[in-house]
Amino acid sequence: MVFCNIDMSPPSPAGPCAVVIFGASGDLTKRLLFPSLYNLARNKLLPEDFAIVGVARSEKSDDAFRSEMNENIHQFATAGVDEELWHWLEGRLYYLSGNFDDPATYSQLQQKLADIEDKHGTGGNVLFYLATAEDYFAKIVSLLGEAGLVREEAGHWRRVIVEKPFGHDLESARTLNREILSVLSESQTYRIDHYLGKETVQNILVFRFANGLFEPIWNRNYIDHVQITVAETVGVEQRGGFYDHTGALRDMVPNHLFQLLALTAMEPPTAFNADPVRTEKAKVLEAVEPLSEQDVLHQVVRGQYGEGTVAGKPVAAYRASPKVAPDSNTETFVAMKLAIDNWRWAGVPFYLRTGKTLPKRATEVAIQFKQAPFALFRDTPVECLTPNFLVVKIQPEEQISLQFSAKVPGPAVRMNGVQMDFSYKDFFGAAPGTGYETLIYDCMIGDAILFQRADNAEAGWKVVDPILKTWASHPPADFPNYAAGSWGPRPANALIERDLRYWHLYD
Ligand SMILES: NC(=O)C1=CN([C@@H]2O[C@H](COP(=O)(O)OP(=O)(O)OC[C@H]3O[C@@H](n4cnc5c(N)ncnc54)[C@H](OP(=O)(O)O)[C@@H]3O)[C@@H](O)[C@H]2O)C=CC1
Ligand SMILES: O=C1O[C@H](COP(=O)(O)O)[C@@H](O)[C@H](O)[C@H]1O
Repeated sequence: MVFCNIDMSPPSPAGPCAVVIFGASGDLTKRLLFPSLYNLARNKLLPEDFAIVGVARSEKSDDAFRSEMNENIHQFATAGVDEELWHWLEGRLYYLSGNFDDPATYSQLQQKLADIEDKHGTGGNVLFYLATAEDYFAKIVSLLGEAGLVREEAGHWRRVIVEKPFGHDLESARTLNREILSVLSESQTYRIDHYLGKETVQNILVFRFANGLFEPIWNRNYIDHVQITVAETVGVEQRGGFYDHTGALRDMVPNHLFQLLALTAMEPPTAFNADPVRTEKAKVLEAVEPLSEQDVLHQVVRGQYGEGTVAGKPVAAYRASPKVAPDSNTETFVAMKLAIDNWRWAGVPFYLRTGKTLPKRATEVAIQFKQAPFALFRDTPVECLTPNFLVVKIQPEEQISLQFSAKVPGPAVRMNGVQMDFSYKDFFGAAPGTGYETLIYDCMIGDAILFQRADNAEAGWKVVDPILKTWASHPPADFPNYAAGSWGPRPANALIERDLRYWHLYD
């Protein structure tokens, strides 16, 4: 038997660069970006010639920013803090106070970056991270352009990571792409979706295309249907101001759920590179059958949680959350049935659902295979065959499970459902992280494979747009329609059960 050598040498540190974070005092920066940058330093993936500039409105000195980030890292680091390492990173932190709308901010930034380049040898390479509300994305890019800060000259690069949400419908996503691409080239633009930073999500590609076992049966001949669930136990918490004009559909579906769908359903790319992968992802989203108004009313279910109990703790209704309208019609749950109209998937339904305050935190892709014929067991005590499921568990468990039937030991022919599990933790050990590490590192080394291209972002909105339009003209009559701690509104079960199928996760 021949095994190929596996290169276990660690990746090299990124080349010299500075990272500028717009929104440096925000929640994302504190909880996720700084811990990620720290983890990159811990894993020796940051260059020695490195610096970070935080930009936000509040006035503070470099020293005040350093001590604020010092407190944050001790609160949010994913695996303890090595003080010496933190000291190394802290000495590379700078702060600029300024308004995102003000051109003066960008001339000051230019000066600051020049000083930093002299001091830290960052080589003129700059990653701008837009950790701000979406309303600022186009404005910041435009002012960066006017200040000449994103001009790439021989020998140095300038790249921009754009956070989510990328628009709030198809039209606004197209406008945002137009505005951004009037300043930046596509290769400078890194539209982030943090689901692509999750190892288990990336592994879908490897699992499908590096194993001769699964790909031959990964189609309508063998697969009965696919379920994609992103269940959260948390409610809207303190994010009512953002969430109440966003809702579960916009917040989760065109981005995170469609990443899972695209990786599960795409054709093999011609190479493991950014463009071939993103081309196949765009193609499969383009192949999702457009929903008519009738389809939306019949195939898409929305819900909003009322009061209830999650994990034994009482939860107030969504409408009672801070900064949420007391008569809000915003959905906190959505389920839908989609079809992909191509050669591989014709006739295979894709059921998707996501919601807040559900009984269990679980993100998974469950693939149900077609039943074996029953004929052989007709004269045995076996009453029916249970379907085979292949379940890719993304979080909190990071596993792949294959569920199949096995004979129960004994003289009679009886069978039971059993499963084979591969667990990331058991096999590779746990690597605590935020999921942003890979994404930031990839941007530093210029690898866009895990980022959305303009057409990927628009393709997601194209599927969702008819739902937004239909819902706008058909306000929900029954909100709140599920209790916090339940699996969503009843019609979400009817959506799949009328096809004589059942949600895989339902207990
Ligand atoms: N928080 C999270 O968990 C996640 C967030 N995101 C996305 O990340 C982005 C940022 O979110 P989040 O960190 O929660 O937002 P916050 O509201 O917590 O932070 C906003 C930041 O922007 C600064 N800011 C706002 N307006 C201006 C202005 N006019 N001029 C200068 N600075 C300004 C604020 O500075 P100051 O405090 O000084 O006013 C603050 O640093 C959003 O696009 C969000 O959708 C994505 C995934 C998860
Ligand atoms: O982008 C978002 O994602 C989170 C869920 O992310 P996860 O990594 O915890 O699965 C969601 O809670 C939030 O509403 C949304 O904006």
